[in-house]
Amino acid sequence: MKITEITIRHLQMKLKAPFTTSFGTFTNKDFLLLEAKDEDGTVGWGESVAFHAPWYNEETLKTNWHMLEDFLIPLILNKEISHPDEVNEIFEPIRKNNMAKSTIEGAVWDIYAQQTNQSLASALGGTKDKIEVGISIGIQKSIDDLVALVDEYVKEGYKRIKVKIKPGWDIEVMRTLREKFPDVAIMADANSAYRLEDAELLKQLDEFNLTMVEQPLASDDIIDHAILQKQMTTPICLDESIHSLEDARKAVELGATKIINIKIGRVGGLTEAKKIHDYCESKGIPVWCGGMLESGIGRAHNVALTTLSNFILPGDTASSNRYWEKDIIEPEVVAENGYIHVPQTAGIGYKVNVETIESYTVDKKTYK
Ligand SMILES: O=C(O)CCC(=O)C1=CC=C[C@@H](O)[C@@H]1C(=O)O
Ligand SMILES: [Mg+2]
Repeated sequence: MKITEITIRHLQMKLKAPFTTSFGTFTNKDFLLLEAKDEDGTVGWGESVAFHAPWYNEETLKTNWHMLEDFLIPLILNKEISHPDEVNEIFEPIRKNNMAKSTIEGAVWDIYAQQTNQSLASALGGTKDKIEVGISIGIQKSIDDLVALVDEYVKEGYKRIKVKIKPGWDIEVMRTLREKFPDVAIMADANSAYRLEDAELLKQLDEFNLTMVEQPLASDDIIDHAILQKQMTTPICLDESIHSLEDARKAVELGATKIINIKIGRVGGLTEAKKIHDYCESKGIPVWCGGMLESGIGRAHNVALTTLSNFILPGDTASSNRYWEKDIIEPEVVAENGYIHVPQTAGIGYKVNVETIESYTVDKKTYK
């Protein structure tokens, strides 16, 4: 494979409903899409999950565009590539900037799967033809509003309900949810809103038989999560703290986590995500695929990754229509009774609607 042309687009898509977490509220999603063209004309797509502001990690839409234009695209253009695993090696000289790297790597995987005439799921070694999915609900204006939303999603059949917590919106919220929904798989995501000094409060979560509490402490921490896990029965799941296989190994060996949320962009791409998956499987640590409010391109990559055997917990890949009036792929991603059927056609398995993409595009640039 030799990529001879890359186009970056800045898309602006309006979320159907604002999404609030402990660090902020999203009403629009501004993100980058990358279209890579091989010398034989095959086109692959990647999505940057960096937000417009550095709330989730240090990367943003603008830092991603800068890294792609000034460093990563020059390294990859007209380079002979025989397998997508080589992209990480090509990007070795560039420190961190995982979401920027993942944006190109995802497009390379898409081209590779098409050129080897297999689905992306199959190219990754996936074995499932359908995947279980859950849904992530942002912080609501009231507990009653949250209960109504949870009730709606449980009726739709989602296999797990993820709710955001933060100081002042935690114990009472989780107690109410558990009382209303005694048999539903419920988890909490704190997005680093707490400190080790809050251990006594966090331990109260143990009353509610949660499947996990995600990233309660600092986004760059492993050791304090290990100290906290010893004090809690609820499994800690790490998200923001895990950027690589090495981070995963350290966290598991220190007992900082019993579950890992794998996000393709956060770890630098599908190759590293697969390595983390394989390592966790060897250690009996279940993983699931987290979401970043992706459009259909990112959702398609998440669906493919989730077909790997150790993705045994429902992830965040809910239906497109939960987020978007009109997604940029056809068919859209649809969860039916909490399952998504995995497309078997070559590549990401969904038709990319370039006309719809152009309708959301506010800026674009092509590199040859
Ligand atoms: O895409 C989805 O539906 C998951 C959204 C979600 O829960 C998150 C997206 C981005 C950052 C956080 O707010 C949170 C997470 O940490 O998983
Ligand atoms: Mg999270």
